[in-house]
Amino acid sequence: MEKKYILALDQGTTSSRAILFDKKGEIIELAQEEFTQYYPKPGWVEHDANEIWSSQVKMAEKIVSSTNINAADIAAMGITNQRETTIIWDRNTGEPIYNAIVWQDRRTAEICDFYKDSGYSPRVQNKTGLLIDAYFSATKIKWILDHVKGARERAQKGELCFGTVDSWLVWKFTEGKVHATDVTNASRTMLYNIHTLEWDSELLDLFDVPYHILPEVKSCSEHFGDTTTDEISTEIPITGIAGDQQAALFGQLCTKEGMAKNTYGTGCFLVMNTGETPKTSKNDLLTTIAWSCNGKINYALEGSIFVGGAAIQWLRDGLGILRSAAESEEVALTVSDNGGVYFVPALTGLGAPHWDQFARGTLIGITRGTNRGHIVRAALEGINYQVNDVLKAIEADTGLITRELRVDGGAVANNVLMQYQADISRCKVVRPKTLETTALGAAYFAGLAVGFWKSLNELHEQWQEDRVFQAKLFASKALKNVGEWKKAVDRSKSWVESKHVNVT
Ligand SMILES: Nc1ncnc2c1ncn2[C@@H]1O[C@H](COP(=O)(O)OP(=O)(O)O)[C@@H](O)[C@H]1O
Ligand SMILES: O=P(O)(O)OC[C@H](O)CO
Repeated sequence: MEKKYILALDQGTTSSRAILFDKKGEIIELAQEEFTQYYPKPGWVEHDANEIWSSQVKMAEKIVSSTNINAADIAAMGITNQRETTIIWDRNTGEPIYNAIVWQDRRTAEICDFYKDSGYSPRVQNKTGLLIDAYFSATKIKWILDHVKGARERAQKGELCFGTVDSWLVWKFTEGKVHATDVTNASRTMLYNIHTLEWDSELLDLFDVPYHILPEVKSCSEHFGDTTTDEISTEIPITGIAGDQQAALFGQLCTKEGMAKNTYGTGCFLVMNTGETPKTSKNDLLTTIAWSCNGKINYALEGSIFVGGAAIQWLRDGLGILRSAAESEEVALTVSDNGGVYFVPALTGLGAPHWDQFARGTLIGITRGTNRGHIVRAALEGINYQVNDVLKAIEADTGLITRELRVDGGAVANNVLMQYQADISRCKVVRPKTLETTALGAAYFAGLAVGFWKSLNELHEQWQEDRVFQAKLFASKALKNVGEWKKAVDRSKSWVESKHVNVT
C-alpha cells in the first residue's frame, strides 16, 4: 500500500521539532520542545547531548504514536540539525564525554587566532571553503580532546566517536550501529575537503584530530539506517540528512543557480545556490556544500550571522523590556524610525562578512529622547543590516543582483522586520506559506530517496508564497542609514582583548 507521510526532525539550537508532512508538502502534525542552554563562562555555549537526544526522540515518538495517524504510513524519516555543534562520545557505552559545544561557543577563538596568525587561512579556505573561526567543529574537537582527561589517548585508541548533531541522532536511533553524517554537515567541520569530498589528512594533522573518530560521509538523500531504538514504536528508515541551512535552501526550492534564502532564527543564515562548481569568496563569505542528491553536488555561498532573533530574545530575557519576541513588532511600531539609535548585536562576536571574534554588542546613538521603541527598533534593524551586509558581499562575489530573497525562520512572522529588509536591501522579500522550510527540506531529501516524491519538478509545484514585501523607504534614506550602521559596526569591533596562545 502506498505510504502517506514523511517524518522530519529539526534539531535546532533552542528546540527539537518533529513534523509530519504529506505528499503535498503540507504539515499534518508538529511537536516541539525547548531544551536547556548552558552558558558556563562568558562566550561559552553548551548543550547536554543526552537532552538533545531525549527531547528529539520524545518529539518523534509523539508524532509516531499520534492517534490521528497510522505509523505504518510513514515512508521515511529525514533529519536536519543545528550545524557545527560538536559531540564526542564513547563508542562502547554511547555516553558523551563532554557537553555538546555549540556553534555559537567562542572558547577556541584564541586557538583560531594562532592558526590565522601562522598563515594557515588560505590553505584552510582552499580546501574547506571556510574561514578559520571558532564557529566550526575542528577547534571544538581539539579543545575537548585536550581538556577532558584521557580523551586524546582514548581517541587515538579508537574508543571515541565525533559527530555533529545529525551523527549523534543517527547513532542513537540505530543503537550505535551507524556512525555517519552527510556532506553538508561534514563541510562545516573545517576538516572536510569540499573538492575531493574526503576528510583531509593535512587538516586532521593541523587540528590534531585522529581520523578514526570521524563518521562516514554520505549524500543527503540515501539510506543511513533504520530506527531500532525502543523509544520509537516502529522501525523507520532514515533516508535524508542535511544541515539546517542547506535543508532550508532545498525546502525553499532554491534549486537554481543564483536563488537565495535567508533564515531568521537564533542566528541568520543567508545562503545562495551557486551551482555545481564551488565559488571562492573574495568577500569573506563561506563556500559550502548545498547538497548532494541523485549523484549531483551543488555548492553555495553562505553568510552566517551569529545573532539574529537571539537579539530579540536578549531584549526579552536579558533586559526584560519585552514580554515576548512577537511583541517586538508592536513596540517597534510605536516609533516612526530608529531615532538615530543603532544596535550591533555582536553578543557572541561578529560572523559574516566581518568575522570579528572579539567584537561585542554595541548600542549607540542614545540621547535623552531615546525610548523603548527606539531600542527595540534598533535591535530589529540590527538584524536587517547584518543580512544586508551579507547580501551585498554575495552580490560582489557573484556579480549577481538579488531581485528576490526567500525568507523563513521564527522571526519572519515580524512584518516590521520583513519590510525593513526590503527597504534597505532593495529587493523583493518573499515569505512562503510553509515556514517550516528547514524540516521540509529534510523531508524532501528523505522522500526523494525512497521514491515518495519522484522528481524536483513535483516538488516545485508545491511552493506557495504568503506575502511579498517591496521597498517603500526612499533609497537615499536607506543609504544614509546603512552608512550610519557601518560606523556603529566599526565601534563594536575588537572590543575584547585577544590573549595570544601557541598550540604547537
Ligand atoms: N515575531 C518575532 N519578531 C522577532 N523575533 C522573533 C519573533 N518570533 C520569534 N523571534 C525570534 O526568532 C528566534 C526563534 O526562531 P526559530 O526559527 O524557532 O529559531 P531556531 O531554529 O534558531 O531555534 C528567537 O530568537 C526569537 O527571539
Ligand atoms: O538552529 P539554528 O536554526 O539557529 O541554526 C544553527 C546553524 O545551523 C548554525 O550554523
